[in-house]
Amino acid sequence: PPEDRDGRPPAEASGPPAHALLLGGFGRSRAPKVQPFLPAWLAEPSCVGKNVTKDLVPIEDIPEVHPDLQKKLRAHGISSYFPVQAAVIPALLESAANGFLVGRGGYRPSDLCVSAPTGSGKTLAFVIPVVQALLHRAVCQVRALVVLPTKELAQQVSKVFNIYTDATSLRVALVTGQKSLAKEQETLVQKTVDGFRCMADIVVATPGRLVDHIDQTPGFSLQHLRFLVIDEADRMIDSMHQSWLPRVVAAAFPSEGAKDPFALVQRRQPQTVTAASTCWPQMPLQKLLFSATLTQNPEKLQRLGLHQPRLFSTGLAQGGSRDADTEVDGDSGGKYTFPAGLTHHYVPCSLRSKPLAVLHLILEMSFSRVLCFTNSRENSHRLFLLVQAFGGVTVAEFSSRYGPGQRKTILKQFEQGKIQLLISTDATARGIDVQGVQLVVNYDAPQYLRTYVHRVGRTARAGKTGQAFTLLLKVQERRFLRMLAEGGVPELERHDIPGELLQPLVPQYEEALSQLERAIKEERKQKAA
Ligand SMILES: Nc1ncnc2c1ncn2[C@@H]1O[C@H](COP(=O)(O)OP(=O)(O)OP(=O)(O)O)[C@@H](O)[C@H]1O
Repeated sequence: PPEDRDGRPPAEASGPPAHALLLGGFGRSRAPKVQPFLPAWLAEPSCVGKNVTKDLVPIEDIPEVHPDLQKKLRAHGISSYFPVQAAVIPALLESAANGFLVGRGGYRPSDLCVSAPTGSGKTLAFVIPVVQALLHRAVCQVRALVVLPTKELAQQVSKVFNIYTDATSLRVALVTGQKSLAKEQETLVQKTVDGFRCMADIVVATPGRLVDHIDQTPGFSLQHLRFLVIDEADRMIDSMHQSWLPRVVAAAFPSEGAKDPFALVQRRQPQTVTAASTCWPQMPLQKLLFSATLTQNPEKLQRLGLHQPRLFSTGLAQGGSRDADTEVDGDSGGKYTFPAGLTHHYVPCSLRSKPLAVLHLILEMSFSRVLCFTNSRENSHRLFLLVQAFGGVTVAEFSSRYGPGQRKTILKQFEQGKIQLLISTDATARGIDVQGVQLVVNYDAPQYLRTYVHRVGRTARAGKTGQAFTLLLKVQERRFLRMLAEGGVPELERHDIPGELLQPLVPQYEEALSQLERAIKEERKQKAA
């Protein structure tokens, strides 16, 4: 064997023979990093431009989009497509170009996964092609189903569908549990003398309520489903324990006995593509996944049963960017792309000075729309009571302690600028599109990178600028900054708030603290009563 530079034989040459069993050597040796192996479709995505202010494509440059929809886009102040829209809309339109039956060349179209930053316009990237594909349908059937994790998000997406289906014969139904089951049933099916009539072409739903309708709504059929859109897909994969997806697939491809005898083209569960299988045209079910933090974990994605998937991505880099050491929210870490107009800061704080830091940021920097995240309902409520007692700031809280109706009103008032500071749990962290949020404050540092991406993504949307401040205790700094650096956060500026700047707020703050204690005691008494 070759010798090393000092002329000594290599270590193993003097060691025991290769077949001998070695005991010991249990010292702390670091196991070599295992580089994840990504399937080609994940490792080589179709790249999408990240800058929504530069990589714009004028509406007239994508003539495939129906003139009526182009007109609607313009009427809503949209003159150009954002990069993700310019990439995904033509791809989706092409896959639906042969009507509902088959994709290009007679093949079943690829499922699509789309990973693009918060506020980059992913909603219209699926709304436009889905509406266009259904524009000339003859009979009303549920042909598109959009599943989202929260009521607020579902409502927001159904609103966008309503805009683009307005003045067409297409109908959109929202099923989130906000209305009674019976009321929702009326928007889905109508009883007729000889059976049921479908009342919705596009259903926007949260998973729990969707399963309720699959189970309990007579005549609710997904046998004509052509598009299944899974928005906030990484979060929806986490909710798969509710097994909503197998239920949807089972309803879309019913067993022999449950099939609609009048359906022109009978559907079968897709199997291996063979020459014989392609001879028999049948309507495909195409899955479309969207997220700002799409998982790159092939095992997780596999649970969705994707068919020859295609990935559109602004930033999930090739295998190397995944750090196998970083467990993020139960998912392998990845690098994410952030909106170009977002500036990230962190503020070193003590536990006691955190509320003062929030007040300082609002009062001194005079932001008019600030979204502040905490890690629990209790923390949100305490901070809300404290700021309210301090005075001088119009403040509200948003959490599951309020019903859907109240939450809707709160968001509306916040959007209208009637609320200066909205204190929220992660209930508003994802997807919520509130115009004009200038500042996001992480009062409690988020535990996971994905949470950080979505929270700070409530500002700097659609090419605008915005700021994100994260308050960090000394003990949190190292781990948090490392997590962000590994996650691809561009540059985190340290923002120190000197004690003398906070000092003038202290007397009023002390008074607010004692008011807070009284308010909490009072609430406890009322609860006990
Ligand atoms: N082409 C466009 N031109 C101008 N504004 C647009 C365009 N497309 C979308 N927008 C606006 O950008 C905002 C953000 O869009 P959207 O909510 O779809 O983002 P998103 O990518 O889904 O974000 P998130 O990941 O946070 O859910 C919306 O207010 C939308 O109206």
